[in-house]
Amino acid sequence: MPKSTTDQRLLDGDGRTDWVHTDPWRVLRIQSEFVEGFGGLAEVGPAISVFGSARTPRDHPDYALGEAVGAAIARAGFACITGGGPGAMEAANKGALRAGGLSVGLGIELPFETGLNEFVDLGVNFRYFFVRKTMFVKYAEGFVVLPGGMGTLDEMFEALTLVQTRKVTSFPIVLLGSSYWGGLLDWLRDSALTRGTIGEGDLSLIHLVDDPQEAVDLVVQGARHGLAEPADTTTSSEAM
Ligand SMILES: C/C(=C\CNc1ncnc2c1ncn2[C@@H]1O[C@H](COP(=O)(O)O)[C@@H](O)[C@H]1O)CO
Repeated sequence: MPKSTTDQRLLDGDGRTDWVHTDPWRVLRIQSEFVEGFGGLAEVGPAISVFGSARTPRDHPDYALGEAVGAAIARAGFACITGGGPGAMEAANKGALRAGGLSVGLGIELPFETGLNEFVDLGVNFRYFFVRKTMFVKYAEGFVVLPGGMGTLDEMFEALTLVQTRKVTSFPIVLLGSSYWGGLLDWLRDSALTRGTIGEGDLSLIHLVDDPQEAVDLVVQGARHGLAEPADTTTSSEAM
């Protein structure tokens, strides 16, 4: 017979805490984060995710662009999902909220805490970037990408990879601002395509526009689920 029972080992604390920092325990935290995210966002309805620089100042034209995108998303009857942070995220949330739409912020725990911006009316906070990124794709019909840096590029290229590899289907990715994004598209065409690291068809996965309404129209036209039908969760969850 074992010297102690499982119940005893569970209930008799031995004072050690190192297990809290082990990977198996982290798996449970990751799992709970997925559960919280899925639960919090399940009833958001059709939505568009908007990305862009956390550093866009409020008086910069890109901020106005973000507000216009958020407003256009709300007018189209979609929820606007952002990273819930400052800059372009705040701008899109503000535009959506002021236009009467649902303004969603998926916050991320960072060493320098910024918190959710004041224009988020449904907020979910995440510890793990990869869990949060799943939510941006799973609960959106497409992405609108404002000028941004590393984080924005990461979010955009993750979506492009998912579409390129057909992990998600009918998922429009629209870059807003040709003066900012034009150079990247030139590089993709002149270097990546010429070297053969991407295919001709891959370039057509990216739309480039300057008009916020046009950006939203492109996502709405290519939407996976449509507004009339309830979301078909099979397609998106199978992709994850
Ligand atoms: C840099 C500053 C604050 C950072 N706060 C953020 N809050 C929420 N989400 C963020 C934050 N920073 C990056 N992100 C995510 O990446 C994208 C923006 O990154 P970029 O490098 O600024 O382009 C954005 O879409 C978020 O999802 C201090 O102001």
